[in-house]
Amino acid sequence: MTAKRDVVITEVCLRDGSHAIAHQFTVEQVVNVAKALDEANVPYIEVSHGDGLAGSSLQYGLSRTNEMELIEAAVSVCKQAKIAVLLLPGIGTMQELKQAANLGVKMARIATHVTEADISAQHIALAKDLGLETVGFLMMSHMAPPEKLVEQAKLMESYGADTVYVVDSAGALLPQEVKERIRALRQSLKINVGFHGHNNLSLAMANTLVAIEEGATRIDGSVRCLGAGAGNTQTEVLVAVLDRLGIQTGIDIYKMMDLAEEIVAPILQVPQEITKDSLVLGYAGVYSSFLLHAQRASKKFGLDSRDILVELGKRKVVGGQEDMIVDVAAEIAGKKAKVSVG
Ligand SMILES: CC[C@H](O)CC(=O)C(=O)O
Ligand SMILES: [Mn+2]
Repeated sequence: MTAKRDVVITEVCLRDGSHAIAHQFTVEQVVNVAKALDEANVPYIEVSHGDGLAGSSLQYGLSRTNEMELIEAAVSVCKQAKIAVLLLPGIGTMQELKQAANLGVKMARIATHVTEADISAQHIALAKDLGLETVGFLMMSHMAPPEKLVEQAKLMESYGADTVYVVDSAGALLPQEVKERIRALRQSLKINVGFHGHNNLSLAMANTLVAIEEGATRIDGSVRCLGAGAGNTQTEVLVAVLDRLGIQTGIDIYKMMDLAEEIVAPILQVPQEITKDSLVLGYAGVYSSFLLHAQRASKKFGLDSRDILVELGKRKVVGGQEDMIVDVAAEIAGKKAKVSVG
C-alpha cells in the first residue's frame, strides 16, 4: 500500500552531502545509505556530484567515484524510492541527463541562479521528454525579491517544470523572507512549490516549517545535516517534527533515526555543526558549497577564512565562480603584505 504523504521529502545527503566530504562517496556508502532510506520509505533520494551531474572537475572538486556508478548502485538497491539527479546547465549537459535516465533515474532537478531561469529551458524540456518528473531549482533565492522569484519561477513553469523550489543556498534567508517568497510563488504558480534550506544561521528547520505553512509540499532534507555548509534541514528531525504536527511524510521515524546514527554519522569526517565559517556563510550570504574551497584558500594564503567569505558575500559571487575564491584570497593577502611592508 502506498503511504499518504502531505509533504514529499527529497533526501539530499548523497548529493548536497558530497560537498561536505569533498566528493569522496564510495559505492558501498551510497548503497548502504540508499538502501536504508528506501526501507524507511523515503520517496526521493538525490544522488550526483555536489555540483550536479558532471560536476567532477578541478574547479568544483574531483569525485572519488564516477557519479554514474553511484547512481546505478542507488537505483539497484531501491524498491520504492525514486532516484533524483541535480543538473546545473553549463556544468551538466543533455548527454549526462540521458545517461542518468537510462540508468533508471526518475526525477531531474534543473538548477540555475535565481535570476537565470531562462538557461533551464532546454534541460527542463529534455527531462520531460525523457519522462522524468522535473523540478526547477532557483538557487541563491535570498538574492532576489519575491517579484523577481515569481518571474523566474513562471519561466520554469512555462518550460514544463512540475515543481519550482525556493533554494536557500547560502542559508541566509530569515523566516519572514521565506514566508514572502513561498507565498508569492503559491499565489502565482499552478505547479508544486518546494523549499531547500541550509542551516548556517540555525534557521533551516524554522524556515522549512514556515515554507510548509505557506503551502510548500516538496521539501529537502539531509540526514544528520550531511550537506554543504552547516548542512540542510535535518531529515530525521523534520520527520519527527512533522509527525508531531500531524503532517504525514509516510516515512518511518525509528528507521530514519537508526540510519542517521548507524550509517550516516560514520561517514562524516567531522560532525556537522554551525562553526564560525558556516555561520559566516549565512551571515554574508555566500554559497554553502564554497566552504571547503574558502578554507583551503585561507590555509594557502595564511588568512582568516571569514575575511575571504565576507568579501565574497560583498561581491555577490555566485555558483560557477569558484575560481573567484582564490582570486579574492590572493587579493586580500596582497593588500596585507603591502600594508606590512609600507
Ligand atoms: C552547487 C549546487 C548547489 O549545491 C545546489 C544546492 O543544493 C544549493 O544551491 O543549495
Ligand atoms: Mn544545497
